[in-house]
Amino acid sequence: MTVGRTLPKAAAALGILAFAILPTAGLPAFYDSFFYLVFFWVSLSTSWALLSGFAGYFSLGHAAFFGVGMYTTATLTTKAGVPFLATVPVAAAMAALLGVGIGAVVFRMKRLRGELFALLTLAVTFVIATIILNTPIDGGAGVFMSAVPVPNLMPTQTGTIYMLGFAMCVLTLGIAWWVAHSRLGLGLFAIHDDEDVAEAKGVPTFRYKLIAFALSAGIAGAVGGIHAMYVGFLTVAGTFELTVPLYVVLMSVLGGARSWFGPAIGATVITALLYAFISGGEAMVGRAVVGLILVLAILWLPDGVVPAIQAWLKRRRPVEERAQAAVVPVVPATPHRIGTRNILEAKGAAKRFGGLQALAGVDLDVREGEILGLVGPNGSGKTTLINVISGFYPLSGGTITVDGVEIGHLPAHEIARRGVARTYQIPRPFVNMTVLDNVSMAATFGGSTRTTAEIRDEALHWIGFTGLGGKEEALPSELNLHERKFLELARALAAKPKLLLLDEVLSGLNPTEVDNAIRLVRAIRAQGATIVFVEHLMRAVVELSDRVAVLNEGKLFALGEPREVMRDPRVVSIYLGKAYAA
Ligand SMILES: Nc1ncnc2c1ncn2[C@@H]1O[C@H](COP(=O)(O)OP(=O)(O)OP(=O)(O)O)[C@@H](O)[C@H]1O
Repeated sequence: MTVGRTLPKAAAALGILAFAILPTAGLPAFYDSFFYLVFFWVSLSTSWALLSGFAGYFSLGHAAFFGVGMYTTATLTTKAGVPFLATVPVAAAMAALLGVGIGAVVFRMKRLRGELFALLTLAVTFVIATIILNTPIDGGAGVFMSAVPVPNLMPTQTGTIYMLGFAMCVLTLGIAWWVAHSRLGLGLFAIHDDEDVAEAKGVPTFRYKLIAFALSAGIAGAVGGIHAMYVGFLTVAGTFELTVPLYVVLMSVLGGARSWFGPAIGATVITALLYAFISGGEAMVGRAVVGLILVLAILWLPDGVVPAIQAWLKRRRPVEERAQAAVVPVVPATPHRIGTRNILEAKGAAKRFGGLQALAGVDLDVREGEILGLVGPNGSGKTTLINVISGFYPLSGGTITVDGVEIGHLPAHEIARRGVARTYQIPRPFVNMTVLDNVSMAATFGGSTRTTAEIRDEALHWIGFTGLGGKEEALPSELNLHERKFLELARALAAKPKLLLLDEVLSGLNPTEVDNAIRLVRAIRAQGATIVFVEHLMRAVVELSDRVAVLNEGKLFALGEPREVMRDPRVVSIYLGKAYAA
């Protein structure tokens, strides 16, 4: 293990030890209380970021989960006599259950992303607050917990609460670190940038969002359970107030909501500042200062303090330490064999959008190793066919099989796992990920299980293969259209697909870039992939395709050898117009 890795671990272990023995140092209770509040906000803002920062599902309902945790502990300890510590896991489970319940309904609806999700979570908070207020759980009088015994974990009561808050904080940061460095985290970051593309790359988006929601809500519930003991007297107004979601959002945004450690930094800075001003009797000034800092941070460091520092450190790293793609020469077209096995079979494939029949029963076979050009006039159903094969839309009728497996009604991530990769007409990279991360992500979810090192090598290989060597650390916004199209290709290739669907990969490229792209597609096929490509550029269609399928009004209109099909007067009349026919 290198010194560079050992040092932060040793520092973290020392820090944990120092904070763990602090309550035994005999400091005034004031310090216990101050540190407890720091731990409290660190845990709460980090738990918020697990769903809202990582996956981009911005929630304003964190008070609901936190409040459910508080009232679970208050009810169980005061009304059922359950020992306080035993109630904390129950508080976590209740809040997690609530999160999963909301997610199970909301995450199925595409229209409930973005601001609608935020409003919905806020509405849930009001509903829960109203229920608790109007039932014996609270009943309007509030709940006193002063008679509930605090376990003697530390010499003082405040020390015990400190220790519980600290343990929760360490656990929360541990979970956030694990998520951020796991397959789950990678999937959530991809969902944040483009959920549909994440699904098409093999991320089980629904399941991942539910897990993130359960973790986020569960931690908030446990924090609430401990906090109930800290405050000693619960009221609905005090528990479900807007301050909780507002502060967690601000703290996470200041520190960096997409970083596992960012919210902790934001929470520590803001809590310390507020506490300092409150101790000095200037609470209002404190709020104003915090507000000003946030405005400045949003203006100058929109991604938060921690990501800004990380980006700065990355830029300072010597070039030789950065990832470098192997320069892989583009393989010249080699004589290829088209197998006898059908990789793709569509039988009566139909897709209806309301009253519009976009695909009206398409029958099509694509053989192993074949390049099939898919052409047709605008609106003839080419992209829709790609969309149903890749699972973006479910079929309305008929069947589609890939390598013998019926996939017409599978979710997109299952189809991706079965070896189907696609590119988009307008490139849709994950905008907050570097080129290397974009391709690594596709390699992680698309292909077979591989180690991190193998995935990285695989990604670097395809980056070099598509001519993007040197751009590994670039963000997609720093690439031109040509490079972004090739990034689409690199991502698709990293999944090692059996079937590659290319949607107008040449559109918008200049003639030299088109030549490059044609060479690249040939090289991809030389590696054994089967390719279906939608294209309007006839030169490329004729040069690349083994067969051409012409769609018209959602039906297969013609199929055959490229030059023959393109000379067919019926095709010319529907697709190319009289000028070409002449
Ligand atoms: N999500 C959708 N909702 C409603 N109609 C849609 C949807 N997607 C496609 N369509 C319609 O289905 C038909 C086929 O569209 P599609 O995009 O598949 O055509 P295309 O052949 O790819 O066209 P182009 O060459 O212009 O890309 C069009 O009439 C289109 O308006």
